[in-house]
Amino acid sequence: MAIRHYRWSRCADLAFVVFLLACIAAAGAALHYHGGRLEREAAAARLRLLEVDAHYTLDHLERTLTTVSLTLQSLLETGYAGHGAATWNTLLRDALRHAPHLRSLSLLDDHGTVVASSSPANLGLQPPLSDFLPPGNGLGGVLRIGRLHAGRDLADGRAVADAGAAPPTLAFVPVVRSLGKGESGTLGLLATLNVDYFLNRIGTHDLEEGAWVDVLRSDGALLLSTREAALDAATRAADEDIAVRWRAGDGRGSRLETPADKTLITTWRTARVLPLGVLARLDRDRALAEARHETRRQFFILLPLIALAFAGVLAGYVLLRRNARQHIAAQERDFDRMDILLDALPAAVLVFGHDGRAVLANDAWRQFAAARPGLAGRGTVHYRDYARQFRTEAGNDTVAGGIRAILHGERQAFEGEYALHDDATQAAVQIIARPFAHGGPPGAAVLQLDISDRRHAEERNRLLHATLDAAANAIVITDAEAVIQWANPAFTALTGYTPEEAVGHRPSELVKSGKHAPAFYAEMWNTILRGEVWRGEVVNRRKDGVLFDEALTITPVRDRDGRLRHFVAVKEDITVRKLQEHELQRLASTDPLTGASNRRVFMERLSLELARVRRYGKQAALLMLDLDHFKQINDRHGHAAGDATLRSFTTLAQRTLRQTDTLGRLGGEEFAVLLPETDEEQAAELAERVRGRLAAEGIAFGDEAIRVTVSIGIAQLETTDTTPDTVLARADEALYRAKQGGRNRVERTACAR
Ligand SMILES: Nc1nc2c(ncn2[C@@H]2O[C@H](COP(=O)(O)OP(=O)(O)OP(=O)(O)O)[C@@H](O)[C@H]2O)c(=O)[nH]1
Repeated sequence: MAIRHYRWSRCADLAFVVFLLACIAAAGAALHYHGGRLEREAAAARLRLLEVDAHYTLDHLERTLTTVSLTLQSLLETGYAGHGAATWNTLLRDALRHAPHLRSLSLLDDHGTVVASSSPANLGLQPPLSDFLPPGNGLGGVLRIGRLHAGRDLADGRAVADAGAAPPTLAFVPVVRSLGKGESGTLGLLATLNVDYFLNRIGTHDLEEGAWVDVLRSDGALLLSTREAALDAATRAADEDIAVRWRAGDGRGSRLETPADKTLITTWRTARVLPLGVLARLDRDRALAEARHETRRQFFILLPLIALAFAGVLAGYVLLRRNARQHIAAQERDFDRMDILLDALPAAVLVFGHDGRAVLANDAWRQFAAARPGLAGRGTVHYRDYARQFRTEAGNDTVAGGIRAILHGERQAFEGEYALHDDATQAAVQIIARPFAHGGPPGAAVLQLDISDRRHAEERNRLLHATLDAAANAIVITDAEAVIQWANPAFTALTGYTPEEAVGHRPSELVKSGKHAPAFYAEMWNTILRGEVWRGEVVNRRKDGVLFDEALTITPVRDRDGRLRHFVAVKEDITVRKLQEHELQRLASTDPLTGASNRRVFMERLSLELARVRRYGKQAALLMLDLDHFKQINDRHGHAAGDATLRSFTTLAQRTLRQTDTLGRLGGEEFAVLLPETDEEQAAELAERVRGRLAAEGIAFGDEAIRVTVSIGIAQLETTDTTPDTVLARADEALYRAKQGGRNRVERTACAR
């Protein structure tokens, strides 16, 4: 079965893995960003503190050196003129007592030789002043700063040439100030700055952990440093670079330095007046150690939580996937069962997925598709290809439109009957489409039934219907209980009842005339219940009460099991024909002038009655009647009066006789009466009554009253009579005697007397 199940695809798994990895990456990026932010914030904070360190150190240095400068200037200005070397020594010692930041104070003569000093060991020394900064020999009274020296004082000190070397444990920096009175005769004061004092002062302000401060002259020479170790070459190069920037006027700044394998946060600022600057550094890794520790701590707290969340998501996905797999397996089992079921169906079944492509089809559909060039050989059939196979009659929905409406959820059902395009067999199909949802998005299930046979049957039925409707004979179909189920228009024309009025009723309730004995109907029923056709003539009554004759044929109809299910009655209106027959019969059997039976009929009845008498021994009598002197009536009153007399006599006789008696005109003015079930006495009485009434009443002809009498002869029908003529002969003989006896008489046969 060509089928495309909705399954939990590998794409879903891949998408989930990608999603999970993306979530992990996002979580990692968030943690990384968070850690970076902590580091950046920590670095910024540490930089600010480092800047404060640099600022404090420089500020302290500037103040101290300004104080030193003022102290030296004050000593020079007050002690120059009047004091000798001894006084200067005392003066300088006193001054040193109040200056813990100084190691010694020495007075220099204009050759640069120490002539007085707070420290006797310095006397006579000639410290080199050429590399002091600012350069020159003290013109202008500016404090000039020498290099860092290792040692306690001038006597044992030696200059530290390498700015990056490890600072000596005991060190001083010489500074000098002159009075600014020219090169010759100029005095100067040289003070040695106590490096330890400065380091201690800087140290009292807590330096950042991992930070150190270098104080450099503007030429890059080291003045003091809080570090203990020598700088590496890269850091030294960085220092020189900063010194260059100082000299170029870049007085303050901060930057990250990456000498060797570490990163340093460096900030610097230069003094406003003095030729020196402070350079504070911090090992970034050490500075950020705490922040990194905090980041790690948070990471190790968050990591299990994130891992737990991902584990939960993964478990949920696996559960979902397992349920989906079970669902798909159940679906596939359903589909398998459906396959067997659908393949057994004679109707074509096709299921379109939500995308309009076929996902399921049965054998009947494949057979149908194999015979269609527009469908055969296609991998997956689209509903539009399928719909193109059918012709749409005007006013009908197209197959494509119906299926599309189902797929779009606009309709819940679609049905229609369609002819196939280019089909020589004129085949017709019924297409029924319903929404189909089986685990995936809704599709459309299409059932295609071949209704060609039904169409042909309907066509035949229509033709039969039209034939029955057009039939001249009334046709009625009843059920086995004779209840009318259908009647054609001719039935209405015949009975006056419309089909609507007739259906649900029995014919006996509508048209029964009461003219037939129950036995008649019983015989009819017996015949048709035996399954035989009944034919006969029936007198029925129309809706308006008028009787009519019909020739009726009732045909029983059996079902496939042989059970009587229906009766079909065909009725022909024979009223006119029956009237014509009656008239012909009447004309053939009666005398045209009087209406009495003619001689032939009378003789037949006489013959029949004689047979009854002979067979059953019953009694019957015959009267022979002849009007007296009838010729005279003709002669006197005319032939018309004679005819009127004959008619009036007939009427009088029939009025007088019984219903069962038969009056016949045998010829001329001669009549005969057959009296069944009558003995001679009764016959004589009747004859006498006729004779007496005629004699008494006479015949009225116009205004005239014609007197006329009748002579009557009576004969009894005997079992010994072999022919009617023998009876007639006896009656005639009695009549003759009545004539002979004077007319207007009744005579019996001779043997009876
Ligand atoms: N008007 C008329 N006359 C008829 C008809 N048939 C026979 N006749 C006449 O009836 C008359 C019969 O006369 P008759 O046989 O001589 O007998 P009658 O005159 O009745 O005399 P009796 O029988 O002897 O009493 C004849 O003149 C017939 O022409 C008929 O149909 N109409």
